[in-house]
Amino acid sequence: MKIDVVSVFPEYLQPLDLSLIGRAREKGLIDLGVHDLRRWTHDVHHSVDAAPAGGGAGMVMKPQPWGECLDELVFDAGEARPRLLVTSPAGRPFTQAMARELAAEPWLMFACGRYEGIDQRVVDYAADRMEVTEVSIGDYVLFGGEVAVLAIVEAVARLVPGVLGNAASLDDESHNAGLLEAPAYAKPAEWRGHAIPPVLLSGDHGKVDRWRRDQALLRTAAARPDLLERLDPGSLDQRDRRL
Ligand SMILES: NC(=O)c1ccno1
Repeated sequence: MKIDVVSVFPEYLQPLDLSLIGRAREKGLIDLGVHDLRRWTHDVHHSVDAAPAGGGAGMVMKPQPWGECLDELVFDAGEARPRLLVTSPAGRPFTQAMARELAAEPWLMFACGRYEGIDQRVVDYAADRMEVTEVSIGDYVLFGGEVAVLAIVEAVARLVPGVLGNAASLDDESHNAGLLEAPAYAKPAEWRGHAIPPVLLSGDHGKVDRWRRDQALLRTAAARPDLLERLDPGSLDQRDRRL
């Protein structure tokens, strides 16, 4: 998978050099390019913003640097086109299902907005030439899109085959099957007056699986009843329904 990120603060993306993503890049599973948008400015101040048309507070990212960035990274680079993700509080909510969707894409490009956002014409121009999705990691506003890109890239990259050492660990994760995952424990069996639930030490894998399923349903009902409402009733067995 090829991933490009365009930002006026490329150093924000340095955490992508670490840990599993760093190793995935070394293994060639992910080809990550981080680009400074100011590379496509031509004034002495390398300015990327301008006053909003129609007035109002703040500044807007002007279209010219983005246009020339897309020219160099995409249009002049060949026939292939990335799926462009513009991180914004006005975007489509990012979910695990969307992470799976994006993990199947051969090329993702992320545009990190700053200030009051990117001139809409950049999004419209790009959308005439490639798939563009405005995406949000939550109903709140950040200083810029970089933090959202870090979250999205991590959620997507871990789904790329070979990135996670043990792909089986994806199976019971929260949101993978529409439920939150069961609570996790590790020895010692007793810690500051709190014990590991005895079933987890029983060695009975059938009982352990059942206990975890029950806990996942109870945890989801308590923290995210909205997920239960969206669950496919066919995925619940008789015991699930009795909980
Ligand atoms: N909520 C978000 O994804 C976001 C991106 C930039 N600012 O907020």
